[in-house]
Amino acid sequence: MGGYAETLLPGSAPPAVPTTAFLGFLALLWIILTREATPLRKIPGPFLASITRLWIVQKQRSFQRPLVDIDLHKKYGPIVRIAPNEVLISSPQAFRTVYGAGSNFRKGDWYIGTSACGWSGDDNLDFLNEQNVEKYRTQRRAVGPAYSEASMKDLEPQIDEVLEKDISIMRQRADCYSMTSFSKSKDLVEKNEVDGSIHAIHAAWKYMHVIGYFPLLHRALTAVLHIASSGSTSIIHMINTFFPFIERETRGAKTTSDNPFAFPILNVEARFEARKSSSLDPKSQHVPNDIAGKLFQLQADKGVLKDHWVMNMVMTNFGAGVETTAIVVSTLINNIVSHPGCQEKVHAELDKARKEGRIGKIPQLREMKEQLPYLNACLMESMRMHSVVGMPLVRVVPEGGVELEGKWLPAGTTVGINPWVLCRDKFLYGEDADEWRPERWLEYSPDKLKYLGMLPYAMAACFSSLTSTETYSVSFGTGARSCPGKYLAQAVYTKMIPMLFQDFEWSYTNPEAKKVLQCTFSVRYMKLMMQWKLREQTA
Ligand code: HEM
Repeated sequence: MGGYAETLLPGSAPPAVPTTAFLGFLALLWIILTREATPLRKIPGPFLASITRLWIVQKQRSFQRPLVDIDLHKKYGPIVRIAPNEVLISSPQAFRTVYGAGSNFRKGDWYIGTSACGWSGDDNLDFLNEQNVEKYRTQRRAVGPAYSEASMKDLEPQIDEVLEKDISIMRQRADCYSMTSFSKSKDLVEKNEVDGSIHAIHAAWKYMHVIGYFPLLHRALTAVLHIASSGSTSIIHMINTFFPFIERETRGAKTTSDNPFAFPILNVEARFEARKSSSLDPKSQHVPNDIAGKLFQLQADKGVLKDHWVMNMVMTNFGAGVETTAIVVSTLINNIVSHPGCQEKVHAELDKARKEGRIGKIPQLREMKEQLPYLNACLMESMRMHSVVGMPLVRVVPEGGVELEGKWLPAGTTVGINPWVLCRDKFLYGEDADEWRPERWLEYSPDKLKYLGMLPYAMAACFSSLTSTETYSVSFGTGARSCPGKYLAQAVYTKMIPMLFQDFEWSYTNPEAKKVLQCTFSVRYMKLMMQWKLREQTA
């Protein structure tokens, strides 16, 4: 039997000792370099976070990011180091520096995880992760008019048509983005069908919200797939290939349709064909009154918009608009139902406004804000307490560095504020900022509302002389990179919400069921089951 000890030369140390010592030395060197050899060493935060980004990735994978960030600020204060090169901030002042008008903080590398990494062409249109500021400006200017507030007034009849139909079906036994995009509905409510869009978006975000912390890995995976599929890859395809657990998640979507985005793709292609086969000058053609039509018109008038930009923008209506709007509406219903007395007040306000002829059966745009102040206050409070985006909107400190929350951050540091944190800020919303209290929105002065960036339309007209430019409205992002679909989404849900309460009374299907939040960039309740019944007053 030749034992280990027998093979050692007299006086030599076991090899495990130098290996351990060497590894210990490397670990120490790593800690010194990542944690200490940077101005960020003075910023408080969990020890592990300061030496590896795996700490925040592991938190991210808990799907509880809003609550994680709220707790971090409670424990460490207004500035927290959450990775070797990333800090969270929380104060309104810091918010303005990073996101306010004129800010030159670019979007952080986390957004690379939401992109096709340039493999779909240099002049692709993909707003969420675009890093080229000039290209972004050109593209945003080109599509902007189709998404303006005025443009939504044109689209009002389309929204009315689909809402009227869907609500009447709900009355008998309960999709605006297809109608506003193409003047035709998928008729999902009528067919009592789920087309898989939300499921597919959800599954894609499960991947993207984690891979964003490893942009190089995402680039490598995308490159491999691009080569393997000779240029025809898509992010969803890539996800399914490399991450079978997500494939399982998307399988539900596949049984109803191979591609939940087939609807916008086929419809835009049909419009391209119609344009090609027509001998008319596109400028003089009758263009349908919908977003695709508006984009075609802009393309013909200005000549800047390319065909694939139109395609991507219309797909964005579905990819970025469907689940986000569903979250706004479902969390509002949840908040109203879970706060005793709230639904009764909403119903009373609606009945009064109807009786006095101040709102029609289908509310016009702005009517919710102007005629239903309590319901509107509930919506603002719901969007404050449950911001759709629950992760910090990460940006990068520009050349020259910056001082935030009294700490110096060098150029290249990733900084972000979580909307869930800002929306509970006591300086902005008072000592009861953590509580549901819709009445606060009725008490605030026009000055305060303007300061917060929440002045309703009607009041904005009367108080246009107010000079304050402060705005802390973060539900749709802010500054140059705010949401281009804001007016479209608002047009849909501010019409839909009064209709959902006018005729129906809402309750939980199972009042005992635990409500579980899940954040994958946007934050939703999992398995929140609500039911409705016809209200006696209107039956
Ligand atoms: C209730 C519905 C919606 C909410 C709450 C919402 C919220 C947001 C937020 C918070 C951002 C900023 C993200 C960031 O800074 O990283 C954003 C960006 C964006 N949203 Fe929306 N959104 C909604 C609907 C829509 C719709 C209907 C569209 C369709 C056009 C859309 C398209 C986009 C795009 C393309 C961006 C990226 C803009 C950029 O990076 O410059 N969103 N949205």
